[in-house]
Amino acid sequence: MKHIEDISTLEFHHRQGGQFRWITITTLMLAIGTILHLVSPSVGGVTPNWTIATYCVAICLTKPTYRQALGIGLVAALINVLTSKSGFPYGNLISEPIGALTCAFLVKNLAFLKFRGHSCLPVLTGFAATCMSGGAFVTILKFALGLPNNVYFTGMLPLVVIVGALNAVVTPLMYFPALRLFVSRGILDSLEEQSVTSDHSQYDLKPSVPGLISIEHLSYTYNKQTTPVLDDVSLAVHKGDFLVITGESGSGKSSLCMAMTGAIPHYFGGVMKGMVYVDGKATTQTTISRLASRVGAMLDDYDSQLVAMTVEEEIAFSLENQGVAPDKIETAITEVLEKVKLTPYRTRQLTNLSGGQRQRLVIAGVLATNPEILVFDEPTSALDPEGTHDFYELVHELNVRYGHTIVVIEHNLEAALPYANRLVLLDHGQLRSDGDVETTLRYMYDHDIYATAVPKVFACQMDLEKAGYQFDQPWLSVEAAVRSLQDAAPALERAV
Ligand SMILES: Nc1ncnc2c1ncn2[C@@H]1O[C@H](COP(=O)(O)OP(=O)(O)OP(=O)(O)O)[C@@H](O)[C@H]1O
Repeated sequence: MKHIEDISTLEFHHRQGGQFRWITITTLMLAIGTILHLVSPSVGGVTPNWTIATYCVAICLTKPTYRQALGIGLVAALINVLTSKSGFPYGNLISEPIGALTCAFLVKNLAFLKFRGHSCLPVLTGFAATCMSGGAFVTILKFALGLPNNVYFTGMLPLVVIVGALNAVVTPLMYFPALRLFVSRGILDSLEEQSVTSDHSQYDLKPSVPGLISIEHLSYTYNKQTTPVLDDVSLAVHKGDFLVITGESGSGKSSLCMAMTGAIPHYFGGVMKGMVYVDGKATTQTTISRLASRVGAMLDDYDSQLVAMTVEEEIAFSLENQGVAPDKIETAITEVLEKVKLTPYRTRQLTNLSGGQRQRLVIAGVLATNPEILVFDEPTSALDPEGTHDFYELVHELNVRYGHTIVVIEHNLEAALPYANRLVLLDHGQLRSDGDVETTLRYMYDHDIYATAVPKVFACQMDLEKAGYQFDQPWLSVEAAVRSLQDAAPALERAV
């Protein structure tokens, strides 16, 4: 594992999309492999192992993770078991995953080997994966059928090496045309484009600041853009926080939110520098779906997150997606509906819900994955004052009663700040203030950055302080201002 001294120098380049290419390409290649396996004639009882050759091509082209390679090996094994004429084909269930993992290992570690500018991987993987897989298969066969040692050592193992040599020839013969075809059809990036897609699996990445989410020196530039929308942002979200992020439109708040969910860099293309850690794990070393079980997000156009016809179907959909057992779904639906106070609406059609109720339903769907951290992007932009108040009462309860850590992007600070313990100000992609609510509001007022969002009552206190009056308590609400004025009354009378 490589250690990184200065995380701000570590880059992650990614082109948008493409996370399912390995499935598309592997499916196509294994289909070709199966046809060749069924029709190819053998010469003297020897034929290339087309299944191995084709999944080696797919793995060399798409560079899947080890877990994905294991999946490829298991699918190849099933194909072999179903199409084999052998008396004992079940050894494939072990030998094919070994072959696919061998191939993935070589692709990860020997990609630098080139001959006259061409990758040596097809030759190497074709040979090594076939020898490893074939070796495992004949060893299982020897013990399963009780074959004598001389048959194993003088017949079976040499045959495996011969088939390995044949595959070292046929794999590159399929790899290079396949590469050209997939690139020309736009299914695969060209080699130049692939060379800029990063792989962080070899890095030892650990947060230097503890936190449920630790953002360290994060800079981010969207695909095809030249100016970063986040510029060296460092921020830690701690357990139990109710953190509000604010800033002018376009200051990078939603982008920061997307970085917490892993959509940046995994979904949006572009260049990310620095790192985001969730639960101590670098987001470049995990997947969006795994992050979703830790960080639940409600987007500003939350209606787009609804997919079903009725309230209970909507939550059941989220639960089924997580693989929750059918007998547990009913109870889980009851629990999340209780949490978001939608129990009386359980069988209601989505079209008969108000905007606020639909929003609660989206939150219920997010809660169904049981994430510890909840991220809300401009949640109240479409709500009236009463709906906004109800929303924050609900989120407050999720924070204090159910222990969820909350991150909210908000322009309406008057509504959100009574519940917040921290306020962060972003300006042109830079984090300008991170502190308790009073500290950041003072910063906004003093530096005239997004000062129009400072609650009126707090701005009034700032105006009075400017005029020379001092107050012990920050005026974060009208009630706090009244109490503070009552305390300060004697001093004010003397001053007037
Ligand atoms: N997918 C994208 N591709 C390219 N640029 C983008 C993309 N999404 C956002 N941007 C740009 O990134 C910058 C920051 O946008 P972002 O949405 O993060 O800001 P914001 O503070 O949340 O704004 P708002 O309050 O208006 O939602 C903006 O200049 C925006 O145009």
